[in-house]
Amino acid sequence: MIEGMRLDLLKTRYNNFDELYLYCYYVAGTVGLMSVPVMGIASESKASNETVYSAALALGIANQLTNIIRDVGEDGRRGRIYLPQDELASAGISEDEIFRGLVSNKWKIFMKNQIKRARMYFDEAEKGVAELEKASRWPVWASLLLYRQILDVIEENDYNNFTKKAYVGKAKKFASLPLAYGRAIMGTSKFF
Ligand SMILES: CC(C)=CCC/C(C)=C/CC/C(C)=C/CC/C(C)=C/COP(=O)(O)OP(=O)(O)O
Repeated sequence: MIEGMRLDLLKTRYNNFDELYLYCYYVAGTVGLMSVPVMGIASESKASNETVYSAALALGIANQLTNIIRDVGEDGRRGRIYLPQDELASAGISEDEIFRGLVSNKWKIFMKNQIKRARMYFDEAEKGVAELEKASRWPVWASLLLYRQILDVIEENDYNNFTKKAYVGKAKKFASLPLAYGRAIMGTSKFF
């Protein structure tokens, strides 16, 4: 984690997703991994340790990717671009467009792909929640569902993450709690 913070002080661009992934691993994946022994694996869980730790790591990555997608405008104003340079180049998006906050069609398509990838990590994380100690499941579900909704809000904002901060309102937040509770007690049944 300290290595990640050190990196963030020096590095303002990421050449590709591998480099970005490593940064996310340092600053957020490690938090997920450290949370597992604190939260505890359920004694009745039949999953391997590897499965649970992979899910926890995935939640850290998903959260950090979501953060990066949400904060593109704010980071740009500080001269920082976390999005992978090679992917920006193949989408034909210049740094200048990012600094100007241009919500073009190519930006929307590019964002759709970034959102899709973040959601894949949330999906991966979901597989591990049921393996945690009972008392840990609800808060993890709640944070997962709330953070994941930021991606929905970016879509609702028509991919303007430059000047509109994707914010999940209080009503939506409260509405997510029973859902999180349901998932925590039922596992990932299709009813919740
Ligand atoms: C799923 C299983 C099996 C376990 C759960 C494991 C957990 C709790 C994972 C979550 C890890 C986590 C909370 C990572 C932090 C990621 C993150 C988005 C940090 C944001 O930090 P800042 O950059 O300070 O946020 P702001 O930009 O909002 O200030």
